Amino acid sequence: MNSDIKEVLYTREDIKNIAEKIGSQLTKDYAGKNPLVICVLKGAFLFMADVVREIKTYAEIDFMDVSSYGDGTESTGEIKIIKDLDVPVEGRNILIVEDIIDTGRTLNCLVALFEHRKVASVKICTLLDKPDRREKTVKPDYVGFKVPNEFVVGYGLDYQGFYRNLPYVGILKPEIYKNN
Ligand SMILES: O=P(O)(O)OC[C@H]1O[C@H](OP(=O)(O)OP(=O)(O)O)[C@H](O)[C@@H]1O
Ligand SMILES: Nc1nc2[nH]cnc2c(=O)[nH]1
Repeated sequence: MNSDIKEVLYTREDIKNIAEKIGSQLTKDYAGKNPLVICVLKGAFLFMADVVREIKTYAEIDFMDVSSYGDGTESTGEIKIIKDLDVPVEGRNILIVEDIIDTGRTLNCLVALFEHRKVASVKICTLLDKPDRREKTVKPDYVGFKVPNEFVVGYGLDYQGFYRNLPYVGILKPEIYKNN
């Protein structure tokens, strides 16, 4: 599996360090606000686990499974809610945790959904941001790393269901997805 990776961008140690840094900022920003921290499945599951353990104030967590329509490497603009939240969000301070923002379509839809549900605030925390690919306006509040315009996998991010269990983020060799 490792031989499918062209270059490792961020090691587990890099990600641990950035999660600590973001977590300590979140601890300050959300003190007394009882945030609902939402993990967007599946890709964000590892980063969410890292970040929430660094939040040293009261916080609740929940999970949403959304999927962008499209083939293995491109989304299309619509999102499908596969699993919605277990609790109502009206009046809550929402922190969305994502693995990556690419075109911005997924988060643009999610933020609009939470605004429609009358939340008190909605902020975005993402491990990776790929700003070169942005098509829809999304303003992430907490960003781990900016990544180049390459297809990355690992640490939750997949290609056709694989590579999520890699303990680092790396660039997938183009020949792996271009042959499919
Ligand atoms: O900014 P965008 O272009 O919308 O792309 C980002 C989205 O794509 C990935 O999710 P995906 O739909 O692949 O689901 P997954 O998390 O289950 O892998 C990723 O987890 C983001 O949610
Ligand atoms: N695995 C993976 N999923 C994505 N979804 C949007 N961009 C990416 C990416 O670079 N890698």
